[in-house]
Amino acid sequence: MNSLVIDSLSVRYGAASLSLEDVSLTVPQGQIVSLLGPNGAGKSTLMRAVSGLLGVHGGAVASGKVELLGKDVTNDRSSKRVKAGLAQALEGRQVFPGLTVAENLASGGHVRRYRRAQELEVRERVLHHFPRLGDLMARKAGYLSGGEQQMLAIGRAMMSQPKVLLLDEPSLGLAPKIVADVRDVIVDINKEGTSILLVEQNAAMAMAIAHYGYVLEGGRVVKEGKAEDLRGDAEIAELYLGASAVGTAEPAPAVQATGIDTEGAIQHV
Ligand SMILES: Nc1ncnc2c1ncn2[C@@H]1O[C@H](COP(=O)(O)OP(=O)(O)OP(=O)(O)O)[C@@H](O)[C@H]1O
Repeated sequence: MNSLVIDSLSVRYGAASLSLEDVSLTVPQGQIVSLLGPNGAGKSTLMRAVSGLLGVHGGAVASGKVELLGKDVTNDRSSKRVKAGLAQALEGRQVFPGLTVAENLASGGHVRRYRRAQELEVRERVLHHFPRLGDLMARKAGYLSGGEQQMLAIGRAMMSQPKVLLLDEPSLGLAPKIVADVRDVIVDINKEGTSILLVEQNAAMAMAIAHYGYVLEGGRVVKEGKAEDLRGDAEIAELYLGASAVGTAEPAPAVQATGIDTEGAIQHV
């Protein structure tokens, strides 16, 4: 069963030319699928089409469809998609800075209308992935470090117990050590069964933990394949991993637990 299917999707903002053109992408149940591409390729547009937030940005689906957990959600509101099992963790600085860690986490669970005892139980499970946040519950999110804010953004998304998690640039602006921590959390969350669509500028990190990858350019899918094949692809290595990374990127922890180079940001942006 596929968690997410994007079928021949085209998207336009206003009267502009298509920002996504005939894009098809699948996230099989239990897998991490990573989406690479240079600035302006359409990665955020694709995420918005999945989360139901295109309209907020003045965009609309011109043709094609989005299926979440076997149901066509192309015209569903964002809240309905969340109720159906989708959550999105935006880049870490998007947490509510004036709210405490506990309040930020609670906001992620609102859609489920938990009773207090249930909320605490889910929070406990979420905090298991983020022990550091457990020590910072009363702290305002705006005072957290970049890495802690990113962990909070993911933790907040996990509070709705999603079946499908969208991660938008989780490594952005973080030091390599923290990127490695974020990477490990993503792998752990996935191992518990959550399917993940991961947009990353840090292609080495993304391809190391993904099962499958897609490359978007100019609003179109220009390449796709199993992560292990993409890691060995000379063009991808040159454009996205840095030429020196050819043959050196290691298998995904999901496949084989190893360390990885976490510093291979996209080169041709
Ligand atoms: N709200 C908007 N209104 C009009 N055009 C937009 C809007 N958002 C994005 N676009 C256009 O759609 C195209 C794809 O942009 P998008 O932000 O999806 O790319 P991206 O791959 O996420 O880029 P980046 O890595 O820089 O975030 C670009 O040409 C961009 O200018």
